[in-house]
Amino acid sequence: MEIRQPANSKDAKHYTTDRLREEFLIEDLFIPGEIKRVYSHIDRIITMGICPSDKSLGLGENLDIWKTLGTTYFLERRELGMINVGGKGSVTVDGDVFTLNARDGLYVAKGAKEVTFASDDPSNPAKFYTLSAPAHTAYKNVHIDMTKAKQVDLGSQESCNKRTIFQYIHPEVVDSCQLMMGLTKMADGNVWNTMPAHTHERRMEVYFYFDLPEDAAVFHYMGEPTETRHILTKNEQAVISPSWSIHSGCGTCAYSFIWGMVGENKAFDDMDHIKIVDMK
Ligand SMILES: O=C[C@H](O)[C@@H](O)CC(=O)C(=O)O
Ligand SMILES: [Zn+2]
Repeated sequence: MEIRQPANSKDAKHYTTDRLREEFLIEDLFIPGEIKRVYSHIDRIITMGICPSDKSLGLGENLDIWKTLGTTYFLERRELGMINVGGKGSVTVDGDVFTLNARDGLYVAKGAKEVTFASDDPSNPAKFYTLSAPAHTAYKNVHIDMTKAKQVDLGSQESCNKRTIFQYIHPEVVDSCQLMMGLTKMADGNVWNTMPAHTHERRMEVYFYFDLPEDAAVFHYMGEPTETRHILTKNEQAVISPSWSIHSGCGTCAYSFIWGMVGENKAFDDMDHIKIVDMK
């Protein structure tokens, strides 16, 4: 499993394009028949792309759990959240089968011993975009489709940032230890996400961009509010956002993204808002 160390904002000011990408960008998330995992020392979040082909894949597949997590199974001291961005698939948690259509989400509680992932049709495989964080309480496993998510409409056509936030793993929807997760969909012709931007010193966040044509891109903005940098992201790529960093993007067309947060609290609205004109 790939390990990423945290980055100090004072050091990150001096990073080149390559170094910014090496530290914060996650590419090649969905390789058919494989699980891609990136372990970040920022709040110990694990970002995964799980794309089963003709065989099902186990959560701990090809991973020395004892060596990497120091536990006997993956979710012994962790929780899991996912949203399927591919074709129809299923996730089996200790014998319980959850069917995940495109855009369906699933929360898997600490303590689940066997978690396996399958695609209904290997020619249109499921793509489970998955986050895991340390957890200390076992809540319930919950299937969350888009209709169960808490919906928040933000932005306007005039500001090119009209979008809908679907809060899947959120205190008003399901219980979780520290993970919050959801999906934001840009309205047609709208390109700016999370602008005006914010930080939240209490939580880190990971953004995963998808629903982008292959020849399009989202310029993801990061950095301290007065030291912004950009990372060019393509379809199905993610960016790790340390708590000192803004996380915002401008696409060359409309797109969707999945955000996930872990850290000190679970107050979604606990943001440090930044005026656009105060940024540099
Ligand atoms: O802290 C919250 C996260 O950054 C996202 O939920 C913001 C977002 O989806 C958006 O503005 O479009
Ligand atoms: Zn945020």
